Amino acid sequence: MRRRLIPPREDAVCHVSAGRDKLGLDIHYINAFKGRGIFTTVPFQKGDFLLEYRGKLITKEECERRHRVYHDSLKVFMFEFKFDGKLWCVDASQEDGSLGRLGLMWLSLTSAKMKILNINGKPHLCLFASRDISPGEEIDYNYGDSDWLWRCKTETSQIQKTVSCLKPQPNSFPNNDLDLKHPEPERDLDEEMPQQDSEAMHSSSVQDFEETETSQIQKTVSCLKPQPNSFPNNDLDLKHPEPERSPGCDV
Ligand SMILES: C[S@@+](CC[C@H](N)C(=O)[O-])C[C@H]1O[C@@H](n2cnc3c(N)ncnc32)[C@H](O)[C@@H]1O
Repeated sequence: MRRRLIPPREDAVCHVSAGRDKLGLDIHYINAFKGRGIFTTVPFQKGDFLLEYRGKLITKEECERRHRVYHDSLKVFMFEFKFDGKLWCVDASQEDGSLGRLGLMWLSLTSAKMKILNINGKPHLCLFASRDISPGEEIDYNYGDSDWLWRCKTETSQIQKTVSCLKPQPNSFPNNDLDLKHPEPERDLDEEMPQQDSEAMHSSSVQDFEETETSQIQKTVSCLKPQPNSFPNNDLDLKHPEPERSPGCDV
């Protein structure tokens, strides 16, 4: 087994701070149903840091506002979670070439697990390998409890949880038709983060990270209407900007 040169948390901090993706991961287009996914090009060891689900960190209120104006195809990139007793969201709907936003979901037998790392008092959604991963494998993880229509279409052997995807819920799409384009974010988020308390301040060092498993993470989703345009960017892998990688962190 490969010996780690850098502990996983430290590796995560390094990549999060640099705002860059790790070497050894690549984007592949899978098919029209699943869209794109992330695949390994090198082996990873159980526990290794893989990538950050990067995007704009926004408050619950801003998240709700965006849900009202976003097209369904953008809503699927909004990752809601609880941190420091409050609800937050990482909005990764903007195509920015980062890998994290393209991870696929399974409910079981996943290769990765999402954790919330507290880095300098701010939450960062980081994926870690939940088992040893061979080159060429897909990075997938459990998004959390949500009713997505495509879950119903997914191979049932993979799905071990019954979901109520097909029952109409009238208020799920209040404003589907409002804006098919990506609206300009109204507020940016960093200013909205709470003042760091002393405990959070301590977390700037690797040892002091708070980690939360994302069993608490609820991804609010739009599952009740077929999403014919769920993959508006299927062709984007061809023109996908080269993701920024962080060789400085990858030793
Ligand atoms: C966060 S995006 C992942 C990236 C997306 N595949 C793409 O190409 O943009 C989430 C979307 O991926 C698709 N997806 C994720 N996991 C899936 C799965 N297990 N089966 C089918 N589609 C999946 C669904 O359309 C979902 O709305």
